[in-house]
Amino acid sequence: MTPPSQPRERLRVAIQKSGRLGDPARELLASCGLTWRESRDRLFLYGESLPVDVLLVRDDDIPALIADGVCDLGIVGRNVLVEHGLERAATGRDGRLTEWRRLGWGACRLDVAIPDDQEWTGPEQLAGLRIATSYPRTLARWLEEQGVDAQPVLLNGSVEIAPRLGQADVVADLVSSGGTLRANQLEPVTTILESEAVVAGPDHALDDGRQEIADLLLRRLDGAVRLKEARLLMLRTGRSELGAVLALMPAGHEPTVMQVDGREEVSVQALVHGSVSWSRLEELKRAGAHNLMVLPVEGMLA
Ligand SMILES: Nc1ncnc2c1ncn2[C@@H]1O[C@H](COP(=O)(O)OP(=O)(O)OP(=O)(O)O)[C@@H](O)[C@H]1O
Ligand SMILES: O=P(O)(O)OC[C@H]1O[C@H](OP(=O)(O)OP(=O)(O)O)[C@H](O)[C@@H]1O
Ligand SMILES: [Mg+2]
Repeated sequence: MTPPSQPRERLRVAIQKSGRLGDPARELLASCGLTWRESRDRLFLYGESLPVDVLLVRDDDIPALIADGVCDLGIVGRNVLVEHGLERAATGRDGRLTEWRRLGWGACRLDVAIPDDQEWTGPEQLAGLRIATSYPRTLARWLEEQGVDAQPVLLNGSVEIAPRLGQADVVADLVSSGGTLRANQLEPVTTILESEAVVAGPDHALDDGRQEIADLLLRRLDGAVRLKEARLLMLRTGRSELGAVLALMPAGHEPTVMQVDGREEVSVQALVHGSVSWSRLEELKRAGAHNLMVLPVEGMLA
């Protein structure tokens, strides 16, 4: 691997090796037209179609790899990025990172959870308590904002079990379905951070021509994200109901309305953002639409 101090003309992106964000990150890069050759140890993907290489690492290491200039960008949860930034600032190291893109998947929350047989009255209730967490800096910042003095207890895994083991009184941990908390007789009571997967990068432009490569990759990534969210909604309706139907169309591009040969009927098609709910389809039907169809979009060129 090239030491960070040497000029590099290829972009290097860090993603999670395995775990929740690894596969979607790899798929996203593949959908940007990136093809690669895998190193024997499977820790490095050498980009063939673009000068973009991918490093496969533990997600906790991604922010430091960028901050230290070993990698240029990374795909990581905001929770990891924020914790790293606070840690770095508290220990007086530079290398600030920012979110270059939000990706809209990998959504979870960093929540405070308390034993489910306790009443929640507000953050002041946490004063003097031990709070088990893998995110001590993020928790400490939140406690400070709330004006509450409590004691973070750092655990790198199995945080939810800490109250039962007597290591802590309550927890601050990642939640999505809430199943893990429930299984441990805990209940989420307040949110410290809303997280999702992001493209993280330095808070300045890249050197040695790598910004141009990054711009190209991000343009493709924006297109890939838009495409993934796009749906084609098609329906038919009578001329007299057209106004009511159009008023109910989900957000998206301007619909195309076409006359159906020999009938008092039109065919409407529109590119819409995100999936179309059953209730929206039912509303459209009630307004006079029929033959409703929602299709995924394979490719798009304006
Ligand atoms: N229950 C969840 N639902 C949705 N997203 C989650 C959930 N738990 C974690 N995440 C998000 O996915 C990221 C990776 O989670 P994962 O559990 O794979 O990490 P890890 O065990 O720390 O992996 P690694 O071995 O790379 O250190 C988290 O940092 C968070 O952003
Ligand atoms: O609200 P839920 O849907 O139950 O998800 C929450 C759990 O998911 C994550 O752990 P994960 O399952 O990734 O295991 P880990 O702690 O080994 O990373 C997180 O640390 C919680 O324990
Ligand atoms: Mg990790």
